Amino acid sequence: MDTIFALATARGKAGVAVIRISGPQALTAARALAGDLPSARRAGLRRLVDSQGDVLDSALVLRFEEGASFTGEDVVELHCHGSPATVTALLRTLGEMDGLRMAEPGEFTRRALENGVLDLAQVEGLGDLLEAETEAQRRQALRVLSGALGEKAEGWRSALIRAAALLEAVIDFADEDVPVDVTPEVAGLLQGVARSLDAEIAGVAAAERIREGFEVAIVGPPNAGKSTLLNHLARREAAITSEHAGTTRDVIEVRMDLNGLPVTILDTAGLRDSADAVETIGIERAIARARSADLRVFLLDEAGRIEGLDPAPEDIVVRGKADLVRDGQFAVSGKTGQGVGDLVARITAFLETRAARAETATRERHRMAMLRAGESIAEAQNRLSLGMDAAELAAEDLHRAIRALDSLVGRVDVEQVLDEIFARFCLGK
Ligand SMILES: Nc1nc2c(ncn2[C@@H]2O[C@H](COP(=O)(O)OP(=O)(O)OP(=O)(O)O)[C@@H](O)[C@H]2O)c(=O)[nH]1
Ligand SMILES: [K+]
Ligand SMILES: [Mg+2]
Repeated sequence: MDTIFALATARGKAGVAVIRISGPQALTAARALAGDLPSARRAGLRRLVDSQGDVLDSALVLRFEEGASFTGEDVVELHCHGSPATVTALLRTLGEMDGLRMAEPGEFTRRALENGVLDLAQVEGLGDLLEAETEAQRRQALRVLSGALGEKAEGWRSALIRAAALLEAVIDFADEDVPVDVTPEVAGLLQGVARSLDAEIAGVAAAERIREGFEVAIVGPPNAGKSTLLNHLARREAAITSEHAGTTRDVIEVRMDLNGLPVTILDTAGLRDSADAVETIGIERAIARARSADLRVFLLDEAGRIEGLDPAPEDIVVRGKADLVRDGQFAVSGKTGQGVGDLVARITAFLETRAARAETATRERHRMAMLRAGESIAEAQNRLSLGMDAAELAAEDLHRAIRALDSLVGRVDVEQVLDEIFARFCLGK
């Protein structure tokens, strides 16, 4: 096993940079640089020198023992001065040592997985945490990183193993009287797991939105003030506005953080029957993107008509140019800001309700594994509804369900997903 090293903090100038070394030669390499090492998990200030004895930096050295480190291997961290030249000199010196090489992107985490420090779902959670930009993303990723999905999977697993064992006991007693009727207990176990899986499966869509961001589309007739409203929300001139109807053609996206939820607001072309070919393409794009958005804000003009798209029950329909409205109806103005706070509060409340549906599972891979498990459980339930003659086949169904759940945490099928997961990790993670 190679000993690997990399800069663990971001590139560039900083007060402190952390270089991480992991593997069987980590302690030897660190001793070559720093002399005697502090005891495990104690920071020690050391002068770091190269092979000629020239001083490279004065740094805090921190050592983690095999079995009690991020990778599970011997790990040393060098907390050095964060200048690019210091980091380069240290990385060069490490690279010249025997048995050491620069880590590949995600390689520290991959070792943590291989050594059983993290399960596959936790690795995904770590990847999400490192990319988290909003509070909801941070909380969700931390939950997965802490092993919450693995714990759930373990609960389902033991219930299914118990149910399969009960069925297998029936098989063993095939020609004799079975001492107790296991049917009610098996049925209860399967129903419990199936219900819990259903809730998790239903929550994945919301969890994916938290990971990747919700979409809210502003739609309405030309000149309703959509782009002006977007610019007000963005606090910058993200979209061109003008008195000409049909100004916006491309969908314009502005990323926002609404009370911790990541949201992309879409400004779209005004909806109308247009003779202009380019504007018509814009209108088609507007309708397609608005349809697939999580929520639409219909911004109306004084005519109050909507063409080409019907609001869904959850959508917000509001009059624009509030400063020109006299009758006290709910209206917003991107020009004066009137009603915008109220609108944002409505959008946020809706998205929070959506986000609350998220459970522990966060991605399509999880959903597929749970669906496969759910299908196998349903098959077992069907067979057992006809009696205990099919106990053997039902037990096989349950073992298939267990294997599907095992793929959640990476007990099986790891190789297929690893490359996809680690492609997102950058150097030093
Ligand atoms: N009085 C008033 N005028 C507004 C308001 N919002 C926008 N306008 C004006 O209305 C005109 C159209 O505004 P836009 O924001 O370009 O409207 P739009 O809905 O994006 O228009 P299209 O992109 O063409 O569909 C511009 O002249 C704006 O200055 C508002 O709240 N009050
Ligand atoms: K316009
Ligand atoms: Mg516009």
